[in-house]
Amino acid sequence: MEKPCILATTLGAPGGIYKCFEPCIEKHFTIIPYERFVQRKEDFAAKIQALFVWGGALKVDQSLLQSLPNLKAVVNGGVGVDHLDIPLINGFGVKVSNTPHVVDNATADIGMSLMLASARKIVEGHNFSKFRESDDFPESSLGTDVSGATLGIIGMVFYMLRPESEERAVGATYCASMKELLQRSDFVMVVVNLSPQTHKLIGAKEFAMMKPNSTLINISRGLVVDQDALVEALQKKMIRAAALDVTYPEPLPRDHPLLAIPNVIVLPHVGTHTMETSQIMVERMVTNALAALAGGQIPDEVKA
Ligand SMILES: O=C(O)[C@H](O)CO
Repeated sequence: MEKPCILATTLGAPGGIYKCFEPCIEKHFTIIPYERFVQRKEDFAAKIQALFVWGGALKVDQSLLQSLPNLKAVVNGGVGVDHLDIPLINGFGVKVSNTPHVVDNATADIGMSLMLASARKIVEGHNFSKFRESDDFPESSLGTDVSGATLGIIGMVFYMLRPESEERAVGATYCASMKELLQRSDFVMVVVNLSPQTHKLIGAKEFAMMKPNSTLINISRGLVVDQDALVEALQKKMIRAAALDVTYPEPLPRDHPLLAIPNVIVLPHVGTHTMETSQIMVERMVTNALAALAGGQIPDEVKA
């Protein structure tokens, strides 16, 4: 029997890190890469039943949706769906899914890596070993302690609504206000999803509440932090450092002021990028797509 067709982006395109997982998808589907689709829309449009998307690489807009009469699902890799207009997509009778929980551990690992790398100046140390012009350690190579420090997590609220025993088990306390969290924390880690409520949630007012020796770590979405305010806070030494997996735009232009500030680490949104997590993510996308095509309950359906 002929396999159903899916339209996929970034599998093999620049940054197409998921290319090695194509065989897992091809067991069930014929993949039409977006570039081929654009060249021969008339041959493929009616065949495509699902879109596989990672982040905002493919704009799922009115015109694309109108051009795919048999589309049943937009299957997102990753948990964040801020790049998808779900009411618009659902309006075409098309379901949306994501891959929650699959990404939790890898994203938490990148948050901890950023915290430790920033505190202990790992990037500077590496650059010193590799590129030094003199053997003298500059004073700026002194980091800050992580042991004994307070980590404030913005976005852990849902977990913290669980019983108090769970708070105690992880040694955490629920902060009733963001002000309290910002004032108490040595490291502030942002993990909320991007929504109209969290857009530029951390701005000038919030930086003014943070400790001068504190570090901002963002592993959620770039737009949760006001980047201009962050540049100013760092330049005025209102906070010690920033370590970011996410920015706007991504990647940052190489002449962006953030990249010129010492004590800033910027990664190109790689929180989920491990072989293991990516494999499970792609498998989960396949499961969601198969369920959508069969007209059954989609395990990870995201509703508007
Ligand atoms: O949303 C997620 O899960 C990650 O940021 C990957 O896009």
